This record gives sequence, structure tokens and C-alpha cells, in this order.
Amino acid sequence: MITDTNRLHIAIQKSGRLSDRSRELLEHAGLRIQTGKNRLSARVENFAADLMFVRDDDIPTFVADGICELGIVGLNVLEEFTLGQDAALEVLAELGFGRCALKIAAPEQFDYQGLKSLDGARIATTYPNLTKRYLQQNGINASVVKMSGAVELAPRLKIAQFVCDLVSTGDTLAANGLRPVETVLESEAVLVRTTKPVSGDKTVLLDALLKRIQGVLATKESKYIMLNAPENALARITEILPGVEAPTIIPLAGNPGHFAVHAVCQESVFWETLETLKGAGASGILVVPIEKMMI
Ligand SMILES: Nc1ncnc2c1ncn2[C@@H]1O[C@H](COP(=O)(O)OP(=O)(O)OP(=O)(O)O)[C@@H](O)[C@H]1O
Ligand SMILES: O=P(O)(O)OC[C@H]1O[C@H](OP(=O)(O)OP(=O)(O)O)[C@H](O)[C@@H]1O
Ligand SMILES: [Mg+2]
Repeated sequence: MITDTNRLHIAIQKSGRLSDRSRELLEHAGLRIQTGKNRLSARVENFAADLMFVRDDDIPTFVADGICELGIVGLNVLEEFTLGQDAALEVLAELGFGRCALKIAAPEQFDYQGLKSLDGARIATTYPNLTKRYLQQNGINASVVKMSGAVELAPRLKIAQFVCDLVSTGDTLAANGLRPVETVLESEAVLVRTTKPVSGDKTVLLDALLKRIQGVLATKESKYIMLNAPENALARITEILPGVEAPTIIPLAGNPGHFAVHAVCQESVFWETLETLKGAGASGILVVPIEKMMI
């Protein structure tokens, strides 16, 4: 592993559901990642950082130990790791991908009567800490059977009556004759940093990279909107613009009483929004994507 003390180390999943989007996020933040096949690390050509490609389960450990200053991992994996210990980790941002939920599921034919049906039962999971916390919080006395994978098979193998596993479409549960009955955790990929001391030089790098990543995240939903409007419609139009704090209002040359309104909308702009703006007196409405933003 690279141990250059003046470079940041960023842990991302080597190969799996989070790999491509994690890499993409860093590339959008301007990092040019050296390519190579099947490598466990990669140098960033234009920024003092190296990427570590690891199993997602190892990312919280690497970041908490300060081996990597940053990491991208599912909240599910992170919380399973931090539960019951004082880990040196801080979540900096939710990244909007890798969305799934940790759910308790029952066999389709089981007459589930709510949480009380779990009392005294066995629940198979790869997330024993999160499952136990959920049961405890709900005052349920059930035993948790830890598995390393293929959890959905547990009821058929009579290892447990219920499972607690990740679900997104629900296809895997359905294919195994199971249906979700309780939600333990809603999850998505998060950016985490170590709270272990970071050297002065690296702090500068870390801050610069975080600003860029925040910029990338902010531009995702944001749009730049331009429109024209008569003076008497400006107050109403400013109200309608989604997530706008202070629009720029410019008088239109040769058209007294008419103005151009320019604004960064921090929320999605839907067709319905444009229709409402038009109804309020706006014309010539343009919505354009924002490529970069430094907040
Ligand atoms: N069905 C799903 N839909 C969306 N996101 C998911 C889904 N399943 C898992 N995830 C998210 O993606 C993360 C990685 O999932 P993946 O299946 O690639 O992990 P893994 O098999 O444990 O990989 P690794 O080899 O790195 O240990 C999960 O921890 C979770 O946050
Ligand atoms: O609700 P669904 O859309 O069917 O997704 C759920 C499945 O996805 C995940 O597994 P994955 O496919 O990543 O395989 P793995 O557990 O072997 O990594 C998870 O462990 C479930 O088995
Ligand atoms: Mg894993």
C-alpha cells in the first residue's frame, strides 16, 4: 500500500455496487485517476491523493484508524461498524447513490401481526449490530443469527424464521418467497472522514477536496434559471422559484417596466414549476444545468 505521508488516501469499494459511482464522484471533483487493471490502489495525476480499492466492509476501519483520511461507504456498513464503539469517524455528506434499506422479512405465507410476531424468533442477518439495536429499541426479545451472505436462504434451511437484509427492488426477497415487514435502516452511500489528527499539509488538501465535492453535490439538483417578467410580477415570481435566496434582477434595455430575472435554483425545476412561472407573468424561461459551483 502507498504510504506517502504528503498525499491524501481515499478508500473506495474495489468492485461492487458503489465502485463506479464513487469513482465518478471523485472524477467530477476534478481528480484524474490513473487507470490500471485489477489494481488495489491508484495515483491521482493532478491532485496529491491516492485511491485505495478495498472491500466495503474494510472502509470504516481504514478511515477510523486514520490510514485513509476519506472514504465512501454505505451508511449500513458504517453504522454496523460504529455501533457500540467510539469510532474516529465523521459523516460529511450523503451522496445520493447506493440507496437501499435494511429490512426484516418474513416468509410470504407467514401471518405477520406486527413486531410482536418477532418475539422469541430467530432472525438471520449479516448486520447483527443494527438488527439487535432495532429489536432492543422496540422491546423485542429475539435471537440474531449472524451469517456472511445468502441470508435469504435461512428460512428455507430452518436456520431462522426471519431475515434482516438489504432490499432495493425487493426482487431477491420475492424470488426467495419472502416479503419485507419492518424497516431497520434507510441507507445510501456517504462520504466519511477520519477524526484522527491530520497533518497541516493534508488538512489543506482535505479542505480543498471537500469544497470541490460539496460543489459537485450542490450542482446535481441545481439549475440556473433565466426569465423575463414585468415589474408587477417580480414578487410572485421570486416566491415561486424553487430554493432561490436572492435572484439577480436586471432592467431590460428598451423595455421599461420589464426585467430579466437570473437565479440559481437549489431544488429540482419541474415542468409544473415553469407552468406556474408562466402563469405568474414570466416569459422566455430558460433552465440550464450548472457544471461547477464553488460554495
Ligand atoms: N440492492 C441494492 N441496491 C442498492 N444499493 C445496495 C443494494 N445492495 C447493497 N447496496 C449498497 O451497496 C453497498 C455495496 O454492496 P455490494 O453488494 O457491492 O457489497 P459487498 O458484496 O459487500 O462488496 P465487497 O466485496 O466490497 O464486500 C452496500 O453496503 C449497500 O450500501
Ligand atoms: O431488493 P433487490 O433489488 O433484489 O436487492 C437486494 C439484494 O442486493 C444485495 O445483494 P447483491 O446483489 O449486491 O449481492 P451480494 O449480497 O452477493 O453482494 C442484497 O444483499 C440483496 O441480496
Ligand atoms: Mg462487503
